[in-house]
Amino acid sequence: MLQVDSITKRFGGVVANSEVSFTVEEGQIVGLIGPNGAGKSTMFNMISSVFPPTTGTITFQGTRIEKLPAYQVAPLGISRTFQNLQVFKNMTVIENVMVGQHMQTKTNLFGMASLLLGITRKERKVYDQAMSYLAFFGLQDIFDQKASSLSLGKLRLLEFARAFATEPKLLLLDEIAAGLNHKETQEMSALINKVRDTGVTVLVVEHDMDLVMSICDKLVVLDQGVKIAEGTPKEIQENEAVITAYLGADIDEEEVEEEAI
Ligand SMILES: Nc1ncnc2c1ncn2[C@@H]1O[C@H](COP(=O)(O)OP(=O)(O)OP(=O)(O)O)[C@@H](O)[C@H]1O
Repeated sequence: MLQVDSITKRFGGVVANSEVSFTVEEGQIVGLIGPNGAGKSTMFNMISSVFPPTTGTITFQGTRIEKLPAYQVAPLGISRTFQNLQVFKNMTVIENVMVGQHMQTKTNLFGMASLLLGITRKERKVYDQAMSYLAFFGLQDIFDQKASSLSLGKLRLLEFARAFATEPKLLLLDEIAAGLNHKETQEMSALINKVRDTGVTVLVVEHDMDLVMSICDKLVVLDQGVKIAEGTPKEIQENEAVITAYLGADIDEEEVEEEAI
């Protein structure tokens, strides 16, 4: 479904990604992991056309996308969430999801505005569809609450629901579990699996190792812009380079903390 081929991205003298290649097969959940500054967000931004790579190609279902603007990439079926949440705080929960549907339904903005004003037209079905998305994410009971009143956990679910409402083929989740407690993270894992079961392919950037190890079919590990490993969660957990670069760092930190206690 997605082929990232020899991608390099330079910001002046900083090489954020260097000759990175990997693939995402249809129906997979793939995790992009690595320590801080490894180049994960930069890779996500190139796949979702926030900016182009310096060199290399990105192919989505046979179409080269690395030089396309975001407005041309999204309709191909790529949607994403943002770590620093992009929900509209002064809109209600359902309005946020309806904005996500806008591109997919081709309802024009005037029609959407009419709906938001309570005018019943054929756009009613957009509303009903939005409610079904909210139910999928367990947000139906708070459909009319302002996004500004939501907890971080609910905001992350709303961000997820809005991206899902565009009916993507490939969904990029950028640290969707950041700041969530253990129970919320487990619920998020279950939801990501549920989304995949609807036929959506998922690429996640995530720091929560329990989450990625439990849900991902494959992991791609970056360190200082370079791909150092690719494989199943089990293979990655046993990979020496990964243990040194990433998991080892976590273990060391835990040991230091324990010693301090
Ligand atoms: N717009 C930019 N201009 C200059 N340097 C940048 C820019 N964006 C990222 N970088 C640099 O590129 C490198 C990779 O950053 P990136 O944010 O992709 O890493 P990351 O793996 O997502 O890190 P984190 O886990 O902390 O979010 C870092 O050295 C970062 O400082």
